[in-house]
Amino acid sequence: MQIDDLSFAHPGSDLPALERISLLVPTGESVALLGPSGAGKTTLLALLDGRLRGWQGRTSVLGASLDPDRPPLRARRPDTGFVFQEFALVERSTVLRNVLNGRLGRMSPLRALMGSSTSHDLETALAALADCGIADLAERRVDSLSGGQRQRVAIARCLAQEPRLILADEPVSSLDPARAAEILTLLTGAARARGATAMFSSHQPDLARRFAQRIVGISGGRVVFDVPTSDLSEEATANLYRDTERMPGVGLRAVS
Ligand SMILES: Nc1ncnc2c1ncn2[C@@H]1O[C@H](COP(=O)(O)OP(=O)(O)OP(=O)(O)O)[C@@H](O)[C@H]1O
Repeated sequence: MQIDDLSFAHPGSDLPALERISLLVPTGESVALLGPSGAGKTTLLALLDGRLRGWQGRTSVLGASLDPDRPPLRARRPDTGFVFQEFALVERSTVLRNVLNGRLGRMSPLRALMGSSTSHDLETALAALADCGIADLAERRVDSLSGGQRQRVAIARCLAQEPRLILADEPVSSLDPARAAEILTLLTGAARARGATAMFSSHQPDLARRFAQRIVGISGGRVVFDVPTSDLSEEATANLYRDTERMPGVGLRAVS
């Protein structure tokens, strides 16, 4: 993944959410995005997922340039998997049906429309459930699950998609420390086993250090540091959360 001089302002906003960001992420690396609320982490992940229009700069994901004016080609979309902070699951469907939804982008448009999966789709979904340790939950409805179980379903759905890039927006924000470590073990382990690149945002520097090979600090839409995890100092992390003066958006500026 290569990002050069990337800037973006949300529609209707005068302030940039991302400002002149440049990053180079080698294939297969696990990267954590750290930064205070409103720093731009979600925006960057959404942009890399091909969901935002009208940005400036150059961005190449999995060897193909993203176009600021149009969404990625349908054929390329399943290569990037996204784990949403709020899971984005179909609450009244079963776990298996949700995980099979991860296969939709790999089906022909007609099959996807009819929701008819092949035996390969089913095998892939079941393997993803097993990898996430929730094979026994396959027939349970999502609305009967705990937060940690839902998070596993969201990751299983992402893995069923067979992505080469996994983007995850605060994947462990609602979990206790032990569950959070389990989920990040799962996410980064699955990415490594598949040779996939992983990028996740977090508010927990300790977990980022433990599970990412590279840590990118963002504040006020800018990259403040971009270092191998072993080079990240406590001071740099502390400063990242102290430095809120440049934060765009309401309610986030340092009060003088
Ligand atoms: N849809 C939107 N419209 C206008 N401004 C937005 C929108 N989404 C985010 N922003 C603004 O863009 C900036 C970056 O927000 P973003 O959600 O990317 O930050 P973040 O680092 O993910 O924060 P958090 O850790 O709280 O999730 C903020 O100033 C925010 O208010």
